[in-house]
Amino acid sequence: MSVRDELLQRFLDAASRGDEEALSLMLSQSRELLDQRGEQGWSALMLTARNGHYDAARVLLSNGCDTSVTNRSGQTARDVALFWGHRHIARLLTSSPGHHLRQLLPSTDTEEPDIHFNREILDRMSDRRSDGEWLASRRASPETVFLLFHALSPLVRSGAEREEQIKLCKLRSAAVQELLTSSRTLEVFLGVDKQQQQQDDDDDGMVAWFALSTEDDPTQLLKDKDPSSFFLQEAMPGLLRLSDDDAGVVAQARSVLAWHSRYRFCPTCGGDTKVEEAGYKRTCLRAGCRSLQGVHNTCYPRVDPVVIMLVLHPDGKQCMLGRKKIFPPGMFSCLAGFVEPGETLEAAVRREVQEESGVQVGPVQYLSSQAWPMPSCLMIGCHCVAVTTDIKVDQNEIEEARWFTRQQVCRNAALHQCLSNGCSAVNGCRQNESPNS
Ligand SMILES: NC(=O)C1=CN([C@@H]2O[C@H](COP(=O)(O)OP(=O)(O)OC[C@H]3O[C@@H](n4cnc5c(N)ncnc54)[C@H](O)[C@@H]3O)[C@@H](O)[C@H]2O)C=CC1
Ligand SMILES: [Mg+2]
Ligand SMILES: [Mg+2]
Ligand SMILES: [Mg+2]
Ligand SMILES: [Zn+2]
Repeated sequence: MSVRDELLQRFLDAASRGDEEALSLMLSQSRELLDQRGEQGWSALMLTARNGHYDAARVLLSNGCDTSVTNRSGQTARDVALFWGHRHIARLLTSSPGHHLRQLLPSTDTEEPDIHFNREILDRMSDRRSDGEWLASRRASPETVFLLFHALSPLVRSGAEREEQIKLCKLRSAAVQELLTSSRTLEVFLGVDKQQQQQDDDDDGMVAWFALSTEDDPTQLLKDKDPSSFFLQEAMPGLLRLSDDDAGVVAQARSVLAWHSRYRFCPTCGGDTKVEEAGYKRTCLRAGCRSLQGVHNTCYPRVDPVVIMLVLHPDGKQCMLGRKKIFPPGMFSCLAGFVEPGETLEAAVRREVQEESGVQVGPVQYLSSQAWPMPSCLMIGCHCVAVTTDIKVDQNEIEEARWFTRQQVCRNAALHQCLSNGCSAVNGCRQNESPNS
């Protein structure tokens, strides 16, 4: 027997006996012993698992040994532990394969980021939604703010400071009298101004905000109200040109109005419905409808959860971005997809990444969320780490997906900033550069 073989035999014997000290000492002198295999392809880790030596298994794991290798019977160390009834060792080995990948995930103790559509300047005061008297007094108050929508587009005017920025038109009670009494207007109570609320806790001093959606032809309306105002044409990228304060209010209003426009009839029986709770409920008018017995989510505004994820390469230096066919030329983004019924966020992340790019994902970590009112999604932002790296796009939804280095993404972060600030040169920017350029 050669000196090397003899050393390996002593190492494997120490593992079989569970001699942690001997294992540590031998590894400090000769690290390459760690994953070497002896008879029948058994590694030191498999021998600790066979004989139930928990602490010795931990010594090997803390030295970074490979848990995925198999012996000649195709068993991993975890399989061996389970076979011999050492469930605590099997558990130890279950938690460790992804450990080094989990370390690639960024730390989670960061502050909540200030994301477009997320700012809440209003207190929604849901308890007031069924207080008809109070709502009527707010409707009549000269301080109250009314936002006007037509076909889900808000009435806006160009911003004073920056040409590319647009502002919501905040109308007063006198300007909307006719609309308020029209059967072609839908009203949603959005809440009261939080800042004002802090200064003055008297109920009558509260500045309430309402969204009014009109089916009337906007040309006439605009001429009457404010000739410089206009209904925003396209939600994307139009809504990105709003300030953060305005965008947060629009996220709420547009999502609720979009729900009304798509759920006019009772989803349970197809009957007519009436609007209640200041625009936050639709109740079926058909006596005996099942939706009238108990509480049903079909009566309330719906939100669709969507996972949006940055897939990190196991090398920790690259991430994956993809292009949908419908994206403007040169634009890449994180992969995203609807959460399906009966699915966790983690499972949705793994399934969508696999479907769209063919890449398998290991650890998943939630980062932050964003309201996405086109029409009413909740974007759930995650980081995750890939365990395979070959990309094979689905071709239906995704046209191309690639791994990008940190530098490639950073170079384009300025462009992204430009897009989220509603840069007027957005089209030019997006066309001129891609993360790969
Ligand atoms: N990078 C991205 O893809 C971004 C996506 N979003 C939003 O996320 C949403 C979902 O992302 P996708 O990649 O399109 O999802 P996805 O990857 O799940 O594919 C969308 C397809 O799934 C089907 N589908 C399943 N459930 C659906 C539901 N509840 N509503 C509509 N379609 C459903 C439809 O066939 C649809 O064409 C988009 O509609 C978009 O508004 C927002 C920002 C970025
Ligand atoms: Mg998708
Ligand atoms: Mg999907
Ligand atoms: Mg998909
Ligand atoms: Zn019904």
